[in-house]
Amino acid sequence: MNRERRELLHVSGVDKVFAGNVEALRGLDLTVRQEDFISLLGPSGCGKSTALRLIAGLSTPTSGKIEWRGDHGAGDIGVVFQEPTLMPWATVSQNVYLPFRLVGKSYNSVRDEVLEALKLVGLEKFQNAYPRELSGGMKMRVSIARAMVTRPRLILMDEPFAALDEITRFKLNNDLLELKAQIGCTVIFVTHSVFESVFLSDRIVVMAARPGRVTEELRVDEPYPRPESFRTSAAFADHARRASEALETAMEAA
Ligand SMILES: Nc1ncnc2c1ncn2[C@@H]1O[C@H](COP(=O)(O)OP(=O)(O)OP(=O)(O)O)[C@@H](O)[C@H]1O
Repeated sequence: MNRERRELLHVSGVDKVFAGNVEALRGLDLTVRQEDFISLLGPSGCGKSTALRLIAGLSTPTSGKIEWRGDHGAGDIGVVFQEPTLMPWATVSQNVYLPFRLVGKSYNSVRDEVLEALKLVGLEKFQNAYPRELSGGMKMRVSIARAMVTRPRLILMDEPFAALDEITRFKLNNDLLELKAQIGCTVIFVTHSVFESVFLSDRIVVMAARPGRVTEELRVDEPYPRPESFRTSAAFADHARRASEALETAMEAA
């Protein structure tokens, strides 16, 4: 089914070398298709965040290419980091409004979009609350609402749930899949967690460090929506075993 989806962007032969000859990435190739959910899974230092920053356009490759198919504009990408990075002095709705403010749109002209995004993450009742009044999971929901308020085609997520407790994390995993289905976006998701990558993704890109590189790509050919019972199924255990083995091999290769 993936093979029939249109290509969104293509990463070919991307190297990123930092000062001191740190090879953060060597020869990254990645084809991203519309509505893919791709996880980048690997040990610390294998270049996952570097890959996201390059795709986000926050950094440029030392060599190689990142090419978008079709028109590509500023609103195409939403980014979610591990920390919710909310403005503490601003209300929830003002935080979600930020991407529009940055391009000069007035709040009144985008109020409906802001409220719709808050509704999608289940926080419409908290639009006037301040970040300090919210739990960690709620702050992350605000961060997700802010990333998707402009309806970007691609959402990049860098370990967004790593700092949350397991129950909240599972809940947000479910909600993220539901949200993705509703808005029909593409997601590239960085994680250290085999279980999270299996539950969420249809493709898992396994990476190794020194130099940062892809060692294997696994498919999780399981239909969406994925019910909570998928977590305890034999199929899940089988995918998790394959991903763990690939991760172990990647760590040995480092
Ligand atoms: N701005 C920078 N300057 C120099 N070296 C950097 C810079 N950013 C990243 N690196 C190095 O590049 C390598 C890859 O880093 P990166 O943060 O992409 O890895 P990661 O897989 O995301 O790690 P983690 O899981 O710990 O976040 C590491 O060795 C890191 O120290």
